[in-house]
Amino acid sequence: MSGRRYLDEDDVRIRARGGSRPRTRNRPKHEDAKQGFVTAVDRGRYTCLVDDRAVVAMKARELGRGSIVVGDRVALVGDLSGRPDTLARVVRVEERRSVLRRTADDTDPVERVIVANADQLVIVAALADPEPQPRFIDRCLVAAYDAGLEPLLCLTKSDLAAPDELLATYATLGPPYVVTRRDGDLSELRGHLLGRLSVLVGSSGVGKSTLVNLLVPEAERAVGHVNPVTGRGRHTSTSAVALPIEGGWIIDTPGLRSFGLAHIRPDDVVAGFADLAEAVAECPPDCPHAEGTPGCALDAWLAEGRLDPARVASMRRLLSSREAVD
Ligand SMILES: Nc1nc2c(ncn2[C@@H]2O[C@H](COP(=O)(O)OP(=O)(O)OP(=O)(O)O)[C@@H](O)[C@H]2O)c(=O)[nH]1
Ligand SMILES: [Zn+2]
Repeated sequence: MSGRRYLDEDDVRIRARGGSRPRTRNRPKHEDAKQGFVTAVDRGRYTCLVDDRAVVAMKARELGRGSIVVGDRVALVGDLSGRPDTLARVVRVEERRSVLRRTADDTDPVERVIVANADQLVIVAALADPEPQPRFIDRCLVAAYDAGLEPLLCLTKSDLAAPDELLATYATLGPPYVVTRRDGDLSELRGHLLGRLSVLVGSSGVGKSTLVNLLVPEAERAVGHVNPVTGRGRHTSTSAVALPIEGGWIIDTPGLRSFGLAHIRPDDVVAGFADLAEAVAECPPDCPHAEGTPGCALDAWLAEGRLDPARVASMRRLLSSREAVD
């Protein structure tokens, strides 16, 4: 969506210092490098799919501090056999089509890229046990809009409660959704995953691991138990991993409970609302677009009946989720 966000310190190319040789001379060094897709990251070791082999690699020194994350397309050299105890080297990270980032909380200025090249953010929320948290869903929607990912609401545990009330909350926002239960038919969800790179996010206990195990049984993600007191699940799985499905990938991010949204500006949220763009263009610079903000064109357009009040209300709700504390 906002192209400028696609570049940050992680993306800065390492440049040879000093030296009078033209830089292009240095480049063919890794002509023999092979393409790989990063499926897991664990303590400085990157599991990369090269052809059909899982190859474990480390980061080449020349890559410096730039990050490599699940979903990255990389170039590798060294031992690419995939045999046990071999270690290849990642010498290049290809340009990312999208980046999903997070800050630890809303006041943390440090952003971390968590997944690269994703197409879709699957927001998993239980209809009951634990109760759905619209504010959590709102925050995920904001993160998806900001990263340029398509959101998909996945409402689980439909054997425990009906989805109608929750869906009504999102009717005007209109994100695509699926309703699932562990003993139900998952073909609609599978259809949404077809050929795409999807990131799953959901708070603890919503049934994410159960879902992943049904979709990709060989993944054997650990399933926890909901604590009867807190309604929360035990933290049973830890590292992000990409699992192949339906010609695409799902990336399960067990450590990712929510998104800090400190890095997101109001206009990044507004970018998800094409129907409000024309009005917002008349706002003063850096308008926070909250109701009653002096000069905010949304209020003026609403008063003239030129905007859908429900859409403006939804957008403003998302904006305020940016300010709420986790
Ligand atoms: N009634 C009902 N319970 C479910 C359903 N899906 C999962 N559960 C239960 O919900 C609990 C939590 O499921 P998990 O799959 O571990 O949830 P999670 O989101 O992976 O939780 P974390 O591991 O904490 O991230 C388990 O006791 C599951 O058996 C469902 O469709 N209906
Ligand atoms: Zn405004």
